[in-house]
Amino acid sequence: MSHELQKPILRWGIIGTGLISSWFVSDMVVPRADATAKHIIQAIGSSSEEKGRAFAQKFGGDATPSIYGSYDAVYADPEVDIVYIGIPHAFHKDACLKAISHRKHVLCEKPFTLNEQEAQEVFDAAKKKGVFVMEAMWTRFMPLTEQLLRLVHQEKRIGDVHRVFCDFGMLMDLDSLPATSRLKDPALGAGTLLDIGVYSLTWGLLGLDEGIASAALTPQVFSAQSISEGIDVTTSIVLHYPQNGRQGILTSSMKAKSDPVFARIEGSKGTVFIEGIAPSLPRRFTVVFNDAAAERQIYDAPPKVGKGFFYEADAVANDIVAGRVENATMPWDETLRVLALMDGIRARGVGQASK
Ligand SMILES: NC(=O)C1=CN([C@@H]2O[C@H](COP(=O)(O)OP(=O)(O)OC[C@H]3O[C@@H](n4cnc5c(N)ncnc54)[C@H](OP(=O)(O)O)[C@@H]3O)[C@@H](O)[C@H]2O)C=CC1
Ligand SMILES: O=C1OC[C@@H](O)[C@H](O)[C@H]1O
Repeated sequence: MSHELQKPILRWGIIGTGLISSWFVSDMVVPRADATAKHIIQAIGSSSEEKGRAFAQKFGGDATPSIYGSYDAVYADPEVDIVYIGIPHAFHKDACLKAISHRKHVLCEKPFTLNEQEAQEVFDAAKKKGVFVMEAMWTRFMPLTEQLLRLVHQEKRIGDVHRVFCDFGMLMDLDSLPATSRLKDPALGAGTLLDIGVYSLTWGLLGLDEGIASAALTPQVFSAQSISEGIDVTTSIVLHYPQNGRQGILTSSMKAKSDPVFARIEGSKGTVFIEGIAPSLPRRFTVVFNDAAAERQIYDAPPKVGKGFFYEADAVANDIVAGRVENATMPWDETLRVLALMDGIRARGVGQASK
């Protein structure tokens, strides 16, 4: 990592050339006047060099990355500062461990790993090597999310929070997907909870409790999953905080598409409605007060460029330049907490019917 006019420069090695890597890289290569860091796409690792070259041509803008027909070559490249992992969940742990063993910093897509135990292994390795590691929970880094949480928890604009609802539904025809799809193959970590339910759960946790990681309250969790062909096609979670009576109703499904207004946070004085293309991409929220005379407030905050992946990338660069190994918005303990909750939900599986 180096500096240019006080801005940290981060050289990224990209692992995998699928959908998410295309979104991430497309955002990274757009110039931004107010960027707090400079991001260089230094290397691309793919299952084939040809695929890597086509990817760079299509999404890499003016970047001239080294193209490798393997991931190992990216980990070994001395010009790479940080590895971005954009491959199916089941391979996250190994990719993280390999990158860390080469003393690379790591930004790894969500879900960080398949379970809490795998994540702990990765964080232990990162601690030993003294490298930065973070789960790429980009939604938490969007200005809209930060503004919304400030309004709810600090300013208490809707009074005391009572409930949070969030749904992430993507209508998918499982039969039309090849057996090898990461969205269908249980061996690749398929299922709605790990893929999209993680966002519903995240909105629930953030909306119901100001604290994260070790500062968070521990909720009781009730859940049910509908399993088909070995994966959860629908998951419903109820979080109940016995400490204050708050509840979250958080769902994910591949049987229905969620409404653009995908979440709401209810308080004693009003409700916040959150909307966007999906719970991962919030674009606007509206505060509606119980007092009918009070005018509703609309906050529009689409990202300045692309989809908004640069917010998390800038945060990562600023942590690394400051010598930090974890990020305060998505610290290791928060990743572990979310994974532990999802472990419990998956262990409970179909759930228990009430007597
Ligand atoms: N933050 C967000 O909004 C999003 C995050 N994600 C996360 O990113 C990760 C990847 O998802 P996505 O990009 O949609 O997946 P894709 O299937 O589109 O791409 C995954 C890429 O991983 C590589 N790969 C390595 N092994 C396999 C394998 N056995 N099967 C399939 N691909 C393999 C391939 O790249 P190559 O051939 O080049 O090596 C492939 O193109 C997931 O963990 C997902 O949860 C996904 C979408 C959005
Ligand atoms: O994180 C995600 O959000 C968008 C979806 O397209 C994708 O499947 C999921 O991984």
